[in-house]
Amino acid sequence: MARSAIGRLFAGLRCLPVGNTQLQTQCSRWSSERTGVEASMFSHKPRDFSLPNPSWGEEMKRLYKHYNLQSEEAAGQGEDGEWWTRLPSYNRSLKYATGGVYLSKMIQSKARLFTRNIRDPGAAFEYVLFFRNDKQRCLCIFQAGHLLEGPPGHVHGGAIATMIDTVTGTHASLLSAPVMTANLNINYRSPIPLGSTVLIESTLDKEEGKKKFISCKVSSTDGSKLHTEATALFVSISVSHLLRG
Ligand SMILES: CCCCCCCCCCCCCCCC(=O)SCCNC(=O)CCNC(=O)[C@H](O)C(C)(C)COP(=O)(O)OP(=O)(O)OC[C@H]1O[C@@H](n2cnc3c(N)ncnc32)[C@H](O)[C@@H]1OP(=O)(O)O
Repeated sequence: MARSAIGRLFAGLRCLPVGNTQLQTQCSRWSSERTGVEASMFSHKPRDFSLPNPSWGEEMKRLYKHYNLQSEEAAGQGEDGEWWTRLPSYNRSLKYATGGVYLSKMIQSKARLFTRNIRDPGAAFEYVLFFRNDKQRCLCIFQAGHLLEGPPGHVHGGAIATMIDTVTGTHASLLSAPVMTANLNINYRSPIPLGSTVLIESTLDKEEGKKKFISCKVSSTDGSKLHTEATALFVSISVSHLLRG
């Protein structure tokens, strides 16, 4: 029973990397907004948290439209240049990515992705992630809600770290899932006002065997202010690493 579940898990995870065109194909399927086709790999219709909701401010909506348009145009024209593809985002990523495989040791039934577990839209982490077709960069538009306060009127450093880990971790997962964060170094340069929208950009610096070195910066949407800089190391793991507990 356990072996069969693990086999299905591996099969599911093989859909995640973009070492070939598979993920891009999946992402095209996932982008139900673009195609009108629901994700064929999911047994249910999970909520995609990366789609616009009424809590999004003007800047969040403007940037979303900007990058999503590039994604649509590239898909429509089949061009060879640079483009961005939106990543869907679910609150139970591993379960949905494996087509509903339930491994009780890894996925408790009440477990939810940390950044996607608050029901009130706009209260905490509102974000949408895009990856560039060459997989060298990811870009996240992040609107920080009122529950993320640290210093008065500004975003908590732990919430910023969470978003950096999320963006760089997703980036590393695109290159070869599954991965875990081994190291995260952060320099906080200027505070982020609560409620504001910022850009989080990650860049693949180098790959060495199981290791992926990724750098990241958080800046104002007009690029005039650098809020945070970080470097991260991700190590590829086997699924048995997670089962060891
Ligand atoms: C499952 C996927 C689903 C995908 C769905 C995607 C959608 C959803 C996206 C959400 C995205 C959120 C992303 C959150 C990601 C986390 O937050 S993960 C949680 C926090 N991280 C942890 O708990 C990790 C705890 N640590 C560990 O488990 C183990 O130490 C590690 C990191 C896996 C490494 O262990 P290991 O595999 O035995 O590797 P090991 O042989 O010790 O070292 C391998 C290499 O890495 C180096 N290394 C290891 N650790 C370090 C370190 N700290 N510093 C420097 N070098 C190091 C070693 O020196 C070695 O180098 P080489 O000798 O090969 O040159």
